[in-house]
Amino acid sequence: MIKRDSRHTDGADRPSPDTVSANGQGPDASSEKPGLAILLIDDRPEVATAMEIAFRMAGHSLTVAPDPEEAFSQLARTQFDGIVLDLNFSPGKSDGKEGLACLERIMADDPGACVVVLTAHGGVRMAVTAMQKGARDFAVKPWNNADLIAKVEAAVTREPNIAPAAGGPAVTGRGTRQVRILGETAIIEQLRQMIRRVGPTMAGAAITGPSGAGRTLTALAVHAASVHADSAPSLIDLREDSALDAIVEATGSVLLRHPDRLDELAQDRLAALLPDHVRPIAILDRIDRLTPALRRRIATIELAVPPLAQRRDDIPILARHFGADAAERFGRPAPRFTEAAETALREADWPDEVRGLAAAVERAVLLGEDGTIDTGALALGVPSPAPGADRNETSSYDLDRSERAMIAAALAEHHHNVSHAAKALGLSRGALYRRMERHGL
Ligand SMILES: Nc1ncnc2c1ncn2[C@@H]1O[C@H](COP(=O)(O)OP(=O)(O)OP(=O)(O)O)[C@@H](O)[C@H]1O
Repeated sequence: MIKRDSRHTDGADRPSPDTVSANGQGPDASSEKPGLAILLIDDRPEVATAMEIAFRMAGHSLTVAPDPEEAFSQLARTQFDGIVLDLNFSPGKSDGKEGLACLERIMADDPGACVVVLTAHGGVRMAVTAMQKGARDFAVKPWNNADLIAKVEAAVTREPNIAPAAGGPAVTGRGTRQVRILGETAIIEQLRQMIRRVGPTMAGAAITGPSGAGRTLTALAVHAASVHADSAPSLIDLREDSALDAIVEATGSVLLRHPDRLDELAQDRLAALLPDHVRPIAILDRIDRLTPALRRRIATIELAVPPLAQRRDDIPILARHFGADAAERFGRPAPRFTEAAETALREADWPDEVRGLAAAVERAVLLGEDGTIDTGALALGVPSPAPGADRNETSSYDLDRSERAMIAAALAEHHHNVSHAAKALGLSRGALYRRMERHGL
């Protein structure tokens, strides 16, 4: 259904149910039922507290997200068995539109998601709409916690309410999709819509955009929306010598990295070797570097991941997500960003794109002391030295840049054949790969 953090699969790091049962005697030993991990999306703290206690008493765990942004961040980090969704978040709103929009996105990302909605008194029509959009059940306010818990427990084991998209993955009771592309800007919403449209087809999808912007995440989202979603995709880096052999063996979705770096001959060979039953999803820099034959086979549709500079409004959302994620991993409290820090993040240059943003936030979480991230903790504007690079800033010779130029020249001369380029440079293939990675080549 929803991404389950690998740490949760053995229950070790799953939201843990309370050890006290309803009768105060500890978990019911006679019951073999494992506790469910439930996400409550509701902005009212008093509701959250009451429900948290009730779910714990019933042997389940409840994680609370007060708004859709926090909910999607939670869903990107953790897999939940069920979701309880209030249909109104902003004070004074009662038309349910916010909740229905949130429900639509939850279901679009994960048709297997198990959602029970909370509707206002007399909101049966709203409940029907929610069920049509994929909710498995509803509870009308004021609800009784015991009834709500029973509904959630029953809903989790029931079949989903919606039919699978044509050609898309089978919608199972336990969800299949696990990839969430966060962001609220129109450009990211367009990308998500394209993925939903293209994902269930067998069309070759070419993912372009700057490195670190989320190309691999997008490729995985295309795969997750495909009929092959149940099996892991093959990942093939075409800079590897053995890559073409692996292609012949591939089944399902195959994620091809750097097809544009092959020479023309190798590209045409790749086009000829790709089995018909394989769904190619390519990650590349330049679609115009593909030969016509390869382009026809792997780039029926192009999905361009926009650089962060084109979606600056998403930067605070992503920063909060990476902050919460890092805090969870380091056992720190979820950080709060000062206004100045958010502005600085929004305005900074991000040469390493989302990956750079995640690294900056992670560093700030690690170094921060009181859970507050200010501009100082972010150390923005100070370019971090390339790992392993021995830079002398006062030198007029930029060794790093020269090394990059030499490697680029060797690669071009040897048509991106890494073995040949490494030999020409007097390096091992591994050493050349490390340097290529460092220089973003
Ligand atoms: N919109 C997004 N929402 C949540 N996480 C994101 C988003 N975009 C990128 N990320 C995260 O940022 C990191 C970098 O993204 P990703 O690995 O997809 O980059 P990439 O473009 O494939 O880079 P490269 O081509 O250099 O490997 C990953 O951890 C990814 O999960």
